Amino acid sequence: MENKFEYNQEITDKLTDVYKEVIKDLGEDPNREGLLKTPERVAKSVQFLTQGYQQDPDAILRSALFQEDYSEMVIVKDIEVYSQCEHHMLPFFGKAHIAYIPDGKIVGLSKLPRIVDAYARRLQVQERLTLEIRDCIQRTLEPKGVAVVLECSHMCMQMRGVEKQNSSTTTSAFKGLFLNNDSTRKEFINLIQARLH
Ligand SMILES: Nc1nc2c(ncn2[C@@H]2O[C@H](COP(=O)(O)OP(=O)(O)OP(=O)(O)O)[C@@H](O)[C@H]2O)c(=O)[nH]1
Ligand SMILES: [Zn+2]
Repeated sequence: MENKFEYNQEITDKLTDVYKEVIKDLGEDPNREGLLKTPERVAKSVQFLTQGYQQDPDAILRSALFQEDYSEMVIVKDIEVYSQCEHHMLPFFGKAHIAYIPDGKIVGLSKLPRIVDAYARRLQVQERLTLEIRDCIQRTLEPKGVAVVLECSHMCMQMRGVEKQNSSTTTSAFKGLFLNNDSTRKEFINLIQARLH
């Protein structure tokens, strides 16, 4: 699966005009050298950062499902997350930790970070992002349990607003054994906190 992203020329043109106006409204000169290409760059950048709308996370997971008897916990942790809040369209970013307990099916490991990106590259709130990742894994893999934990810093709380530069937000979503079995959930929490190397 390649990472190539194709910009939509019509949307690029439309947004380029919009950002030219934004720059003017901010009191800057869109015709000065350093800013000449900026509206087009921003037009492309926002398309890149919201490309998740064109992706189908269920299909991403379904593209690499394998039958396997392994029935212990699988954890992929410290997955970088870059998203933007739907309220201010400012970045929030941090780490995702994902675990599941297979029930006959495992998934290609790289597909978990891929669905994180597919949901993160939209206008989001951290809570919904967490639930969407969990529910996608539940639907497609039908595992015995799923756990998703996100730890993120929100630029809208750091650069502006309440201006709390060191705050971070943790969200979690559990299903199946992670929800119903305390020791499974504890094992997961211990493993994502552990530094094995
Ligand atoms: N629950 C949740 N809230 C978020 C997220 N990202 C941003 N927010 C919050 O969304 C809220 C929007 O509140 P408003 O009062 O409408 O916006 P605002 O006046 O800009 O608020 P301040 O950020 O407090 O200045 C703020 O409290 C943000 O901190 C998120 O991922 N989840
Ligand atoms: Zn915000």
